[in-house]
Amino acid sequence: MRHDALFERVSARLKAQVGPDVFASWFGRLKLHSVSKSVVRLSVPTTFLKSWINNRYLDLITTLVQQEDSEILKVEILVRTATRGHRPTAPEESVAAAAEAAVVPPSRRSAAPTVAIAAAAVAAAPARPVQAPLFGSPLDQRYGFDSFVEGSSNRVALAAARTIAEAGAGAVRFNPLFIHSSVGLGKTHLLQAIALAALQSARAPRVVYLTAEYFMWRFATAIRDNDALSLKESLRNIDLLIIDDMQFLQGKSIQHEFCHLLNMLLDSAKQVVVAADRAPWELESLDSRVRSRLQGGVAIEMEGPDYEMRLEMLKRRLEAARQDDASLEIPLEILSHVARNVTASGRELEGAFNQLLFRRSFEPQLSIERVDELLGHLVNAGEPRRVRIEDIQRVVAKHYNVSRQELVSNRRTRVIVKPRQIAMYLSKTLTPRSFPEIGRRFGGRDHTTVLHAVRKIEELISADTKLSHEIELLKRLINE
Ligand SMILES: Nc1ncnc2c1ncn2[C@@H]1O[C@H](COP(=O)(O)OP(=O)(O)OP(=O)(O)O)[C@@H](O)[C@H]1O
Repeated sequence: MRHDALFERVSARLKAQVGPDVFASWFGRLKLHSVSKSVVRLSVPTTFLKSWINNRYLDLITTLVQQEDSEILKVEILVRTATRGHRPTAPEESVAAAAEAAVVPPSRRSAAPTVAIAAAAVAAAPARPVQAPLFGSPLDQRYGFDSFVEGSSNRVALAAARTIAEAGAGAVRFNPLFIHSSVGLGKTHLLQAIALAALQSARAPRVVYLTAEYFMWRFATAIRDNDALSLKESLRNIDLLIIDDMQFLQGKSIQHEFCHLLNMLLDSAKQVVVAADRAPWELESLDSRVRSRLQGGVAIEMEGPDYEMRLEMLKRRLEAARQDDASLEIPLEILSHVARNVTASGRELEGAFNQLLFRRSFEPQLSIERVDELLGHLVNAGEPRRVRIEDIQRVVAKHYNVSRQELVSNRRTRVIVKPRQIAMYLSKTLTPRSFPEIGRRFGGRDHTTVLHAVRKIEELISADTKLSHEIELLKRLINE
């Protein structure tokens, strides 16, 4: 009885230290097993939980126990089974039970247990025991580097991602690394690949992968529960912070906390990787300090996959699906037809593949016509696509061989000024954006500058057929 009370007090103090969320994830199933002489034995349902607690929290638990009872010299964690009270070790224990035990914080688009990250990471790397991240959004074990298709549109981003995943702590090269692209082009996949690979590395760095939404939710909860200090404490010692969907970070106090965390990590040479649907200098809703810190590293844009990449993505998906059903066949002709026609993003392609897979089970002989019927909504025909200012800047910059950053910079040399004015003109004619809004997207310029650019290009077009053709070509490229 005396020991039960001791265990309860230790549990309460542990919860106060690590926060209710982490506590529920890792210690919800921790039980007192026995106390003999000077050893306290605690039990958990899985080997995974045992090694996680041993690696991360044993010192803390021992200290808490000793503060309650100074005669205790040692704390041991055992694995219990349903039939027996415990067993010393079971190396191949499933982590599923740990996942069941977790609380359910919000993830990027759905709720999922914190510990699922660890489960995913372990499943992804059966060969090497994996350190789990401290907390965060779930990782998808399929989003490794192996399944990420490389091509000219993402080569630089992939190389940077690999370097970071492989580099040891302290070997920080691009900090922060900021990856941006339109929706569905593989940012999340790449970020999770970094997290998974880093977790599998022998260095076992402390990794946190979060969406901005999760970060906001976690901090809001911690503030509500008077627990912000322990949350900050748990983030203090991480080696690699990965934040997805940065464009969703909102709220003054949350951004203040984020800025603080960012400064702390960057100043202590800890790697930070961020992804968003636009470049850091275009994240208008962000606090200027956060934006400026994010701009201090390396920003890499990923573009849409070309035909070869799309075909390769479909082939790899088929290969993965065949692991569950070896009899599965989709003719190359169908795959290449889909790759040629579903061009918007990796996400549409994934949707198209899932449709094919689903249909194939009751229509084994799918014809090209039938595929068109099924995937009509995903094929980029007919409806004009909504054009974004970033797309215009990207296409114009590429066409005139300048960088997007130069387009929005203060540089006033002729080689930059003309493409900039053309990009502003196209932004006004191809999007519903106002003059002030366009000015903001071009490095915070005044609306009169945009107005001047639009008038100037209109004048030039009416007098210069070559320029007029060039602009038509740019419009086609932008709408492609
Ligand atoms: N280069 C790639 N190789 C393999 N799969 C890819 C690639 N690019 C995208 N995908 C796949 O496309 C889908 C969408 O990708 P992902 O979610 O990573 O996009 P995203 O850029 O993060 O989108 P969002 O901006 O909406 O968050 C995923 O299934 C992903 O695996």
